[in-house]
Amino acid sequence: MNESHDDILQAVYQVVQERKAVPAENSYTASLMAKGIDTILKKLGEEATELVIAGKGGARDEIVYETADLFFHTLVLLAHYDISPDEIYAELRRRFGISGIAEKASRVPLK
Ligand SMILES: N=c1c2ncn([C@@H]3O[C@H](COP(=O)(O)OP(=O)(O)OP(=O)(O)O)[C@@H](O)[C@H]3O)c2ncn1[C@@H]1O[C@H](COP(=O)(O)O)[C@@H](O)[C@H]1O
Repeated sequence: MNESHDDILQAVYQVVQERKAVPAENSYTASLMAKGIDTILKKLGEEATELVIAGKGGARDEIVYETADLFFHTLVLLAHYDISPDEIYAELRRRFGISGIAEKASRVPLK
C-alpha cells in the first residue's frame, strides 16, 4: 500500500483521539464522541447505507465522498475503543496473498 494513504488515515485518527481527550468547541468529532457508542454506531450505519445508495447510483464523485465519510466514521469507532489504524493495516497485511476462501477456512471463531 502507498504509505501516503496510511498517513492521512493516521493523521485523521490522531485528530479524532485529540478531540476525544480534549473536547473542542464547535467540533463535530467531539460532539459525536461525547454522545457515546450507540450514537457512533447509528451514524456509522447511516454512512454505510449512504455508501450503498451511492454505489447503486454509480456516480463516481458520490462514491468517493461517501467512502470518505464512512472511513472517517470508522476511525471514530476505532478511536472509541483505542484501536489504532495500524492494527487494521496489520490484519490486512496478514491476509495479503491468502485467497479469501483459504483465509475463511483458517479462521478461529472470535469470542
Ligand atoms: N474527515 C472528517 C469528516 N468527514 C465527515 N465529517 C462530518 O461528518 C458529518 C457527516 O454527517 P452527514 O453528512 O450525515 O451530515 P449531518 O446530517 O449534518 O450529520 P448529523 O447532524 O446527522 O450528525 C458531517 O458533519 C461532516 O462534516 C467529518 N468531520 C471531521 N473530519 C476530520 O476530523 C477533523 C476534526 O473535525 P472537528 O472535530 O469537527 O473539528 C477534521 O479536520 C477532519 O480532518
